[in-house]
Amino acid sequence: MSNPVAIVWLRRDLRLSDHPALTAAAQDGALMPLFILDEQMEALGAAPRWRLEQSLKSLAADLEARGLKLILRRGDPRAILTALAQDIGAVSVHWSRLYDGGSVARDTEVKSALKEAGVSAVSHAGHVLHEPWTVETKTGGFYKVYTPYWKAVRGADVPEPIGIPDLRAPDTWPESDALEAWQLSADMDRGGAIVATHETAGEDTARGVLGGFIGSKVEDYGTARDKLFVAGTSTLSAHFAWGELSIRTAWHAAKRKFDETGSADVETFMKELVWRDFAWHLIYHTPQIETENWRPEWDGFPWRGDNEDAERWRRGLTGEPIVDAGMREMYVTGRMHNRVRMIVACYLTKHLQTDWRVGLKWFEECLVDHDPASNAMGWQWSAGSGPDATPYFRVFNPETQAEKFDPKGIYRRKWLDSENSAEAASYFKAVPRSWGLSAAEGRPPRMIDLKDGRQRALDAYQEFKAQGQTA
Ligand SMILES: Cc1cc2nc3c(=O)[nH]c(=O)nc-3n(C[C@H](O)[C@H](O)[C@H](O)COP(=O)(O)OP(=O)(O)OC[C@H]3O[C@@H](n4cnc5c(N)ncnc54)[C@H](O)[C@@H]3O)c2cc1C
Repeated sequence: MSNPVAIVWLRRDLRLSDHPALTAAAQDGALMPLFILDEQMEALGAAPRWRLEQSLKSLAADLEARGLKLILRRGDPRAILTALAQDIGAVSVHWSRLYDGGSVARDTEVKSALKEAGVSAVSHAGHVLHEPWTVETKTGGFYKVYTPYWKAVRGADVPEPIGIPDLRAPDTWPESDALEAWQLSADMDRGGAIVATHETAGEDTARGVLGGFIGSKVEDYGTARDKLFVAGTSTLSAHFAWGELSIRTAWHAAKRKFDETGSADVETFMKELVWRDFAWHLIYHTPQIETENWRPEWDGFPWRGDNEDAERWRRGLTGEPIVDAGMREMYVTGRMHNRVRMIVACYLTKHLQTDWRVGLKWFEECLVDHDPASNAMGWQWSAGSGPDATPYFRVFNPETQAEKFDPKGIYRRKWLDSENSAEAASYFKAVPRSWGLSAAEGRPPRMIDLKDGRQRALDAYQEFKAQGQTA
């Protein structure tokens, strides 16, 4: 009799260890790892698609080293999973739960299609520390403010990470697409080669980065995390976004360190991990956070739609040094420092009074760590339209922020001084030729006076309130 086979359908969980869905499939039989390039994955921006390709390559190599393959298919997961499960006589299909509206709707349909076809379909935890429905306020609702959320979960149990299970290969393998044929890197054009010098994907890399960070850097995290001129943060976000590292593994590594040292810096890091969970908590309970003002009273606010100023913002040509430095950092590395994300988002939504969705879309296109929950929460927080958001009238002054967090201008020079900084020069090699940018042109003048921009934002807000709006 041939081996029973179980499918693990992989999405944002491209790893082998601490993977409850993969472990359950491996316990049911020989393991058939499957990744489907479905509508949602096809809709990702250029940098996330590029990053996904790197992650899939790495996972395929890790599986191959254990005598297994990663099967790749493109299309509708319902049709692919039911046909494949029936063709190979799979005993079960397993996957890790995701919590955004699109994923919940898709997975619900897949589950019922598989059940109808008589195939056991089981979803598992693993993407977050606490699933969104397990953390409730005293009155049984969900949390809208971070601090009470943190207080509710800080002492709550998080399952210990599990190792890589014994993996057995099926007797035969079904057909698979070739990863290169998907051309996931195509839209990066010449930028891909440059981002590649800043970004290494894969589970082994992720575990190494975590080990290095918890080993020493975390001890300064509380202060270093806001200094733009040092590498003071963990840089784990893309590994979490693609699930190369489980958040539970990171939590327990930090918790062990905290138990040993009692360090406030370590606790600050643990709080940041919980911000990621909070974003998934919010997107689950209010899926419209991705597309609608989270506070509906903001619907009448006179945001400008996409516009020429926003295009200058995207291209790092506003003339506001810290803003342009951040936008260029993102284009070259696929990442941006968290403090600078807040500064550029505030500048776009307040000084340029542009709709936060314009910025969200651009981040979606450029970030290798793009994550629908954290991105939506970050944008709505910055714009003032979100839960637990910074009030609209609190307008970050980019100049003051730069003086405070980059007092010697090291970060700004790194990303703007193309004569003396290789990173700054590489921006011109990364951007599309059609933008017609050249380092020789020098820096553009400020396109908006900071005081004027601030005043315009405050006037718009006052007028909006005077019209009886309650935002
Ligand atoms: C406008 C805006 C958009 C953002 N978009 C994304 C996004 O698409 N993907 C993404 O992963 N993060 C996003 N963030 C959050 C944050 O900027 C990044 O998680 C952080 O910069 C990643 O760097 P790190 O891994 O070195 O973080 P560290 O400081 O080392 O923090 C450790 C981990 O905690 C989590 N974390 C830290 N800060 C936040 C936060 N503010 N919100 C949610 N989780 C957090 C991340 O998983 C991070 O990897 C956004 C923030 C803003 C203001």
